[in-house]
Amino acid sequence: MNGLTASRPVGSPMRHDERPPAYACGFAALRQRFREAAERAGAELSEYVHPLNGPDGGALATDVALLGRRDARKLIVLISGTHGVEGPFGSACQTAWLGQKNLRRLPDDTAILAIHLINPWGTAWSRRVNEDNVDLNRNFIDWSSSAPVNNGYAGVHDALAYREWEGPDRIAADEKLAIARRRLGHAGLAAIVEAGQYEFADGMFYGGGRPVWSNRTLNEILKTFAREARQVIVFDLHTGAGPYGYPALLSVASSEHDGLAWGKSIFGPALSTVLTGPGAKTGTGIAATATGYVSDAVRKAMPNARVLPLVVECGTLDGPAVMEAVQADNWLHLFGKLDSPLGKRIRDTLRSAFIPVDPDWQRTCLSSSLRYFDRALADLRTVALDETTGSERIPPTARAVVVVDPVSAGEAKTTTPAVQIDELHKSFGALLVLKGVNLTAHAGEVISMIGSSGSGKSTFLRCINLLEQPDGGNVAIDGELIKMKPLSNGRLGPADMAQVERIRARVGMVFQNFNLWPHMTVVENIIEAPRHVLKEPREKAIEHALALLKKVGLADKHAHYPGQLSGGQQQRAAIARTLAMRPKVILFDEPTSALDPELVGEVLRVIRQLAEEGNTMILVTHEMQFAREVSHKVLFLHQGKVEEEGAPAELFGSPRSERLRQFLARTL
Ligand SMILES: Nc1ncnc2c1ncn2[C@@H]1O[C@H](COP(=O)(O)OP(=O)(O)OP(=O)(O)O)[C@@H](O)[C@H]1O
Repeated sequence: MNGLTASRPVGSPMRHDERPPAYACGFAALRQRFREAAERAGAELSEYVHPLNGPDGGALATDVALLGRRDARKLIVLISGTHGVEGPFGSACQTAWLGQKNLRRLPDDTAILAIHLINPWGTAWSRRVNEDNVDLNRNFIDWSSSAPVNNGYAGVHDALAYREWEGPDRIAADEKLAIARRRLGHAGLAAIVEAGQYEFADGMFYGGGRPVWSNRTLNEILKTFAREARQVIVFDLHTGAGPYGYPALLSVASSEHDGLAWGKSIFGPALSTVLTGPGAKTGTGIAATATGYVSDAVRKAMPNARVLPLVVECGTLDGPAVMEAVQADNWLHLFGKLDSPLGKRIRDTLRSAFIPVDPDWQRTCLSSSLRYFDRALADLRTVALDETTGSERIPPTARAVVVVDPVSAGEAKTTTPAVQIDELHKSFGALLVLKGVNLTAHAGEVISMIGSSGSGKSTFLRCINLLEQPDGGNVAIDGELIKMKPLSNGRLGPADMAQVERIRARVGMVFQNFNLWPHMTVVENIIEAPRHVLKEPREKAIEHALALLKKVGLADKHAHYPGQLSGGQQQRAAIARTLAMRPKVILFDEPTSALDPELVGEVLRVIRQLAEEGNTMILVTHEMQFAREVSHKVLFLHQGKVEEEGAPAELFGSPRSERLRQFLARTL
């Protein structure tokens, strides 16, 4: 998006054994892929032709795909390329999502509107700005009043928009900027520059002097396709700010509105709200001081709807590096030669500052964004509408999908915890693995445990259901304390094996390596424990197993043997097996670490669904992004102790301990 505030430059090395990057490059290829996907999905396609051409002389346009009916009351809008050069990311998201089979069966009241490359000139010319050097995300101000004044920017304009690439003027400009940075800090400087300015047409973050083509076109598109919509979730897809490869979900607004609460109810702590204003601060990597965002525009364009405007922001380089790339590009287009070797280098640098040529980055950003879209769509399905007004009708009973909601989790704290662990100790011989770990999980809470390899996460999980015997401490499940007694070797052991068996039946565990019986079919694997432990009749157990297989997307695999399934399918079958025992709490021990990367998503989707249904879950995982999105609380374990714990936004956003900072720097 803007990328000027500090972020961590964690350069994930390119893995050459990976498949080539998923993102198309070049304006024509982006368009072609998008249009083909939209046609395959059966969408209504329209194009809004831009008056100028691309660098190869080709025509430019914004394409619009509408999946569903024009009069749909519920709408998801995806916007790509607000900052042109970031377009390949948003385009890849739109194209991939339109290709998903679940979108082919949208309810009549729901539609998807994909607005492809709203700043087509910027994408074609690989520029952040549009054809008028305007930052589109500063152009949606109220043009009937005078534009905001940014006095701070005037003081650094000549240092940012230098005239000479090298020589005394350039040295002076760099020196002036360095002084400003020393005085204000990078974040302070960024807050001034990113606020946008309406005075210097050759400057950075220029908001323009009137509504530009892309502004008018976006409004026209919304007028045409969103007129009847009353429940609207908008994703504006960006790159360039925040930690490398971390797709953050933000909602940007100048004041509180009902869409923000809706967003929190859908995404829980995964959503960061950015309230903008002259003195506003944010740790998210995007400007809180600016005005004129797309988020403002979409809310204004749909005054009769409840609108949740969201920004997906995928971090790339650190703030100063992105700023330098944008400055150089500004110079090139004002004073340089586009086709010179220097020009080519500047343009390549800018492109990779916003779209890293790193398959890991591209894949992570794409898959996380698709998960955000899926989640939004799942929530829209549950919104009951008042038929005449289209506003939300709150049903007397709770919604079918109970979304991860820290407030309700907080309310649950007055009841008996589903899991209560106090001062858990565990050694293997002389190796002290757990040194007094505490954890409380209330009903419906999702708690993730993160930490380096060997920090004791799996051991802790295994102690909860007594797959390992703790040496000291208390474990209580649903208020029932597991009775322990001293053993002859001086350690502790369970005092009552019948109690252990009873409690184990209530605590489900999903293992890294699935642990399915290879000689049994999937359905036999699932009914084994309910038949023998819960004494369920075979017919009833099979009926339940088939329903669970349907839930995890394996309805047609019930008669297969584990060896005939992919890793992802085996893990989903293992989850179904765990659910068959109707557990009070589910423990996941690195459920995706044995999977090939392309199979991880299908398993995470199932786990997310379980979280959204209100299951109590404790999750040991190396999927940081997932832990951040799905958890109410995250515990960072270091050398057998909880080093830091808290809400995911706090723990990942502003870690207090140096060890956690270092851990996150290595893993994110
Ligand atoms: N059964 C065992 N016998 C002896 N040592 C063990 C046993 N299980 C685990 N350990 C040791 O205990 C320490 C903690 O292991 P644990 O598997 O709990 O760590 P972890 O944080 O889950 O690591 P990872 O992320 O690599 O799975 C390690 O040093 C491990 O070698």
